Amino acid sequence: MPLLQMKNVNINYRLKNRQVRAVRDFTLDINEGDIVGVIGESGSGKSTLAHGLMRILPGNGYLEASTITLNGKDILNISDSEFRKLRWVEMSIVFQKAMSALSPVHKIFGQMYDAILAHKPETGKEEAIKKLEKLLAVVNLPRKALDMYPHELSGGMMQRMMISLGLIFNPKLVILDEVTTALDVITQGQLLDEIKRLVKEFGLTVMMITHDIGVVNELCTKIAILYAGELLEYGDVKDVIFKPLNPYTKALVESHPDLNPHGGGLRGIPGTLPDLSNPPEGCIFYDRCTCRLDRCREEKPELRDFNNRKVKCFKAGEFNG
Ligand SMILES: Nc1ncnc2c1ncn2[C@@H]1O[C@H](COP(=O)(O)OP(=O)(O)OP(=O)(O)O)[C@@H](O)[C@H]1O
Repeated sequence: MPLLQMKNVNINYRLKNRQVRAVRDFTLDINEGDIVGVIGESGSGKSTLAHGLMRILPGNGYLEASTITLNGKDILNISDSEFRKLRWVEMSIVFQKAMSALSPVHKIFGQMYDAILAHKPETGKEEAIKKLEKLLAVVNLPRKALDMYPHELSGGMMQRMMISLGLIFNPKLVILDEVTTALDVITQGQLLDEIKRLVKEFGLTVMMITHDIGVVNELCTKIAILYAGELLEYGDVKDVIFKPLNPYTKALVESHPDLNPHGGGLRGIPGTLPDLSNPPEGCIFYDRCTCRLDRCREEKPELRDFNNRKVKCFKAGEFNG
């Protein structure tokens, strides 16, 4: 049984006279122990998906789906108060911007303890300190960091602190939303190593939201390619990156200077994302695809099983991936 099962997830934002259909018909199983990189360019719906799963969408956002289960438990049809009980305890999320949420005039531990109490009011101070100390050791932070003020920690240290906080109740699933984005490459590399250690030591399953395919290649076991709100390809990370079946995946890999098999510098993908308030009838990547067929304009390819992975493209396996 998958740890997280998502079937036909749709997430929309209501605007004055239109709706943004930010995630459409997203279906994916995440198995225990997987580190899944969810990747796509800006506006592809990565954060919307993560926030929808955690029920923290802004007021104009709403999610519909046929199934969402966590460890076999229906988490789609439960009440908000039931959901709050499992947030942080069974699944948690760590944001890139969480660090700026801390008050500059209070020491870190007090603020973390308040956050812990908001989720589990019965947590004793000693228990919180003990758990945090253990987590801090894994992410290479000294115990004294808890007694510091936020400005005394570097960006990388702060991000590690936030990851520790997200793991305090031993959730099975943790969503990391762009946690490495604001960091320099050295700090990013260290943080990725520490995440790998946490995964092993705590038996975590991770969903890593990022726009950096290099980070996914470094850290993840699986990769989900999101484009304009649709899942275009999913599978083992090396298979997908080094033998892409979908033309968008191929273009995305080639846009990364270190992964591009043809070498050379950065390559962009000409064109822009389609208007998500009026998505096209056929293939979502039609406008920008260099391998498109006439039928792709009006016919939408299904997500299908292909060589141990999932792909949405009529020409999967036919073009030179
Ligand atoms: N509150 C909102 N109201 C209306 N539209 C929104 C809202 N939040 C996001 N969107 C739209 O939803 C789509 C998906 O956005 P989202 O932020 O999920 O993408 P993303 O892949 O996470 O991008 P980024 O990498 O820039 O964070 C975009 O078209 C965006 O403009």
